[in-house]
Amino acid sequence: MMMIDTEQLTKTYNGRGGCRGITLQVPQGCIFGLLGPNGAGKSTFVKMLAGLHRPDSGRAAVLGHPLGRAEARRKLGYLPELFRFQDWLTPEEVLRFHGRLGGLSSKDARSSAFRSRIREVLELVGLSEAADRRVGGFSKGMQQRLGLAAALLLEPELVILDEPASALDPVGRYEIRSLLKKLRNKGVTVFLNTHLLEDVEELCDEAAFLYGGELLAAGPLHKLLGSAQDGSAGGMGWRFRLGGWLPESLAEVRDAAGDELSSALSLVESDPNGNALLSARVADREQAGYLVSVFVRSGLTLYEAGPETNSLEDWFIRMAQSRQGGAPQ
Ligand SMILES: Nc1ncnc2c1ncn2[C@@H]1O[C@H](COP(=O)(O)OP(=O)(O)OP(=O)(O)O)[C@@H](O)[C@H]1O
Repeated sequence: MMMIDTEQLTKTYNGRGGCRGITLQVPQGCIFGLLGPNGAGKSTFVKMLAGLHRPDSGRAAVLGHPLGRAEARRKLGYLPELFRFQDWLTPEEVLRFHGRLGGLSSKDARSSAFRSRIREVLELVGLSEAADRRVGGFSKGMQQRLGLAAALLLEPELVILDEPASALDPVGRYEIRSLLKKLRNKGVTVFLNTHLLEDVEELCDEAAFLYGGELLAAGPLHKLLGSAQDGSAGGMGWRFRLGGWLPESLAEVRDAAGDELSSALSLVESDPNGNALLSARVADREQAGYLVSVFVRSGLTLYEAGPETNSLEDWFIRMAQSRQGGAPQ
């Protein structure tokens, strides 16, 4: 069963903004990253999944149930993007309140079993020491940890986290990353809306990219990164490490490469000892092989040649540029 399954899901604000026609599947047990620049429609999409926004059109199922059903809500943990707990409550009180919101009876919310669950979850997010303090005195990072504790409190099968680490310091982010990996190991599905690309790169099995309210790409992360290399997003980047380089070499190899490839070649760096690093955007491997023959014929020594490794940041920028109509770099 897909944990999230949407078809043509649309929600706009009086016909503007929001997101349109989103068809997306999130399999069980993965960490799924939702990416996109500011205003792409990510929070709108997440709020529909969490039952906070009603779609204008389209269809969606969360945990196998249509949106907003109580059966799904019980197994869903949600951390909203901007939230604030009542200043005068302690974390324990906040969590007990969340237990009640999640459907626990007043008696169950006061039971010793639930009290120990509260302590467990506070420990999980690193807030044990602050369990008796008032939330009003919490830093932004502590508030965010408490939000995460609330999302995990009722042992959800699916957690939807809207920017869970935006206020955390590097140690906090590391801890939350470890926590999310542990959740995945337990079979929990994590749907993550985040701007932190290094988190996505380290954590996510799959990702989707929204832009201007539309879904531009979705799938396993390695495939998405690979697709930026297969020529569909403006060719493949290759790098060549060369020896015997002279100041006039660039003009020579450009000349020898011919019209089609001369402008694809650029010098990344060179030193007075004749070492140089060149990059080229080529259509396919054959063109890269042809450039190797050009370098050798020009009397250069080839030390290394290979495709540029694609970071998620490159991919993100290329996706956004391709949509803006700008030439992919
Ligand atoms: N309540 C609202 N009323 C009117 N327009 C809205 C509202 N919420 C969002 N929008 C618009 O819908 C579009 C998508 O916004 P949304 O917050 O979903 O994007 P996002 O990808 O989550 O952005 P960010 O990364 O900045 O949080 C934007 O153009 C935004 O201005």
